[in-house]
Amino acid sequence: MALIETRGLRKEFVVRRKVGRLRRERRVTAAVHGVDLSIEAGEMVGYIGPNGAGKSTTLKMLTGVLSPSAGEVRVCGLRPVAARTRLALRIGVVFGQRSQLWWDLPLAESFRLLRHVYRVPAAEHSARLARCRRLLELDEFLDTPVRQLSLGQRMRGEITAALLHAPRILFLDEPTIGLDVVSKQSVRAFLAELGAAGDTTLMLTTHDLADIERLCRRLVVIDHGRVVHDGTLGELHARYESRRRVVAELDAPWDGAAAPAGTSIEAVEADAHRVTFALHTATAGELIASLAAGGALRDVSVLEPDIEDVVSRLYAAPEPTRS
Ligand SMILES: Nc1ncnc2c1ncn2[C@@H]1O[C@H](COP(=O)(O)OP(=O)(O)OP(=O)(O)O)[C@@H](O)[C@H]1O
Repeated sequence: MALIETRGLRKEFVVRRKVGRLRRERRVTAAVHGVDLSIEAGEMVGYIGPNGAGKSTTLKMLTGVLSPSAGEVRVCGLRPVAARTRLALRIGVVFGQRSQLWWDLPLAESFRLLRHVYRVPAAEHSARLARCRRLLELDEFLDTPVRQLSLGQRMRGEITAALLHAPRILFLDEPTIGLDVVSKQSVRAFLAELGAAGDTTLMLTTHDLADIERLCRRLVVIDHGRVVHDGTLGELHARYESRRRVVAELDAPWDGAAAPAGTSIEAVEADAHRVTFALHTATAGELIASLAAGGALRDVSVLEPDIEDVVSRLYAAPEPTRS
C-alpha cells in the first residue's frame, strides 16, 4: 500500500451568509472535491494550486486535523483522525501559520521538550539535532527565545522540530513563504538533501514555483478542489506545449526572413539584433547551425521552459480542457 492514499477524498464546509437585514443563508461548499492520491515512500511531491484551491484543507485531512466529509484516506496505513496520536509519531508537520515551538523558551529548550513528547532516545535525538544544526545553521540562535527569532530562523527551527522524531513523511505548508532569498535557499537545499536521502517522503504546498523546480519531481495541481494534473514537471510542459527558446544575438539586424524550419519567432528586439526563437520540432543545434550558416550569428543562449508560464496557463485553462 502507498504511504499516502486517498480515494474520493472530499471536504465540505457550511458557510452562512447574511442575506438582507435578518435572514441568513446556509450554503454547503466543497473545498476538496473527490481527490485521489497515491504517494509512495521516498517521493517528493509538490501540491500546488491557486488561492482557495483546497491545498491546506487536503493537508489538514492527511494530518488528522480535519475529518473528511466523504472518501477514504490512509496515511502510513492509518486513518488520520481516528489514529491521530499514532500518526503523529510517523509524520512531521510544518504549517507556516502554526508553531510547534514554545514561544517563550529558547529554541534549544523546545527541541529538548519535543524529545520527551515523542520519547526519542537521547543519542538518536542529538544525532538528528546535530545534523539540522549543521545544515540549517541553527547555532547562532539556539539560545534565543522563539518569539525573538526572525521568520527565516523560526522556519529553520520549525523544520528541525518536525524532524527530530524521524518521521516517515514530512508535510510542509508553504515552507518558504515570506523568507528572504538566503533563507529560502537554505531551506530548499536542506529539504533537497532530506529528500535525496530517500527515507523521508515529502509533500509540500507552495506558491513559489522555484520550490517545486528545486525539490519536486512530481507535481499534483489542484483547482476548485479537484486534481487537474498529476505527473512530472516534464509531462506538464509537454501537455501545455511549453517550448524551449533560443535567443540569438546577431551582428546585423534580422532581415525579416521566415523562421528556420521547425521553429517560430517569438520576439525581435534590440533594433532587430536580438531574435527569440521557439523550438517546435527543430533542435537547438539545428537552429543554431542554420543561423550560423547565415553568417551573422554572434551569440546564443538556450532558455528552458518557464514553470511560471506553464502553471499560469494551467490555472487559467477553462475547466473542460483539464484532466
Ligand atoms: N473552516 C472553513 N470554513 C469554511 N470554508 C473554508 C474553511 N476552510 C477553508 N475554507 C474554504 O475552502 C476553500 C479551500 O481553502 P484552502 O485553505 O484549502 O485553500 P488553499 O488552496 O490552501 O488556498 P491558499 O493558497 O489561499 O492557502 C476556500 O474556498 C476556503 O475559503
